[in-house]
Amino acid sequence: MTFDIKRPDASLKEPLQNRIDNLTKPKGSLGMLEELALRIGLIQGTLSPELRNPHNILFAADHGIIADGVSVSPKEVTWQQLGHFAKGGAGINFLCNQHGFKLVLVDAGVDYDIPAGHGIIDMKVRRSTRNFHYGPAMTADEMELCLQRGAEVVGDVHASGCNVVSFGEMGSGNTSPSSMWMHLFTGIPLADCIGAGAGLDNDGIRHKYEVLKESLDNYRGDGSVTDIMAWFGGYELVMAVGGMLRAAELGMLIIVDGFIMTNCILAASKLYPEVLDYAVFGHQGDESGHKLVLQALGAHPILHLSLRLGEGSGAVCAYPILQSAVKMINDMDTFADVAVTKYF
Ligand SMILES: Cc1cc2ncn([C@H]3O[C@H](COP(=O)(O)O)[C@@H](O)[C@H]3O)c2cc1C
Ligand SMILES: O=C(O)c1cccnc1
Repeated sequence: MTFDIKRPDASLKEPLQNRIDNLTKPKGSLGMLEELALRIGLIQGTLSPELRNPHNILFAADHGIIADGVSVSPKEVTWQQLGHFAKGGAGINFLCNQHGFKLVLVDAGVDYDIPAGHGIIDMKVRRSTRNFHYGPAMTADEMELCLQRGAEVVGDVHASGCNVVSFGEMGSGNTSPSSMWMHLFTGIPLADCIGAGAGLDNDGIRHKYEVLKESLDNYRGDGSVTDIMAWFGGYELVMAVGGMLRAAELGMLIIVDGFIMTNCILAASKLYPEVLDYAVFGHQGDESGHKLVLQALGAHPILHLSLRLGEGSGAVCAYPILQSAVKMINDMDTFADVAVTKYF
């Protein structure tokens, strides 16, 4: 699947910056709100940006690598939590409710027959990926299907009037494929890409490193971006990549969540670097490696809240800051409006 992602129209940069500089404040004094307003204005191609109908799209799937003891989270937690999200009592639910996000739940490849009737979109590619310790996690066809399905969900959400989207995930073991992508796409040493995930202790992290190092040694692919994505990836991760690329193609604002989603936009940017023009980074979390991957992307996360949950939580938490950025540019007076002396 190919995506036609246009770079935002750079000719608007100067008028947007002028507008921001002419608001009644010392130049630059609203700091990151100014950077965000500029970014959102450029994405939307307007001096009066607006955020409409925000959605958090959460993809869930299982991972063959879980069999090798890389997570404290039992595999069944994936489907149990997906059901829990549908009922409304999980971490991402209260945040979506608080900030007016619609939560879209997608079964990308959970190893369980999710009963119909709970509002969970059935896009199951297969019941869990294969174990990448010994071979590719998914086929090239499965990866393509994931890109298409991720794009399809975003297309539907966009058609409902949404112009700002975040992505979340649920998948016991999914910090492992994320770490593999991070290492292979940034060149950062593998050990620095691996962390506690859902709560491994130091021995657990050492074991996770051994398993992932051996998996790397066993890698027999061609080293291309798509091959690395398929060999190590998860169905929910590749769907998120497809969703991000489609969101950029549609000119939507993407709010990036934690370690896992940061590695998804990293992978997306290896295919289409322009995707980064449409992204803001919600937070820097506590999963070891998150800070480094953000640095590798040149990203400036909005919040630092020591989160390490995923599900889209850090992206949704950052939403009020984005709202403030948009309010700033729309609602503040300029020096000329109120005859305050412009002193610079
Ligand atoms: C109850 C529970 C809820 C979660 N929500 C997100 N995760 C997070 O933890 C998992 C990744 O960590 P690892 O790679 O170590 O398994 C993913 O499911 C991620 O979404 C959770 C984990 C648990 C246990
Ligand atoms: O930051 C994340 O995305 C994350 C970290 C730990 C566990 N699950 C998700």
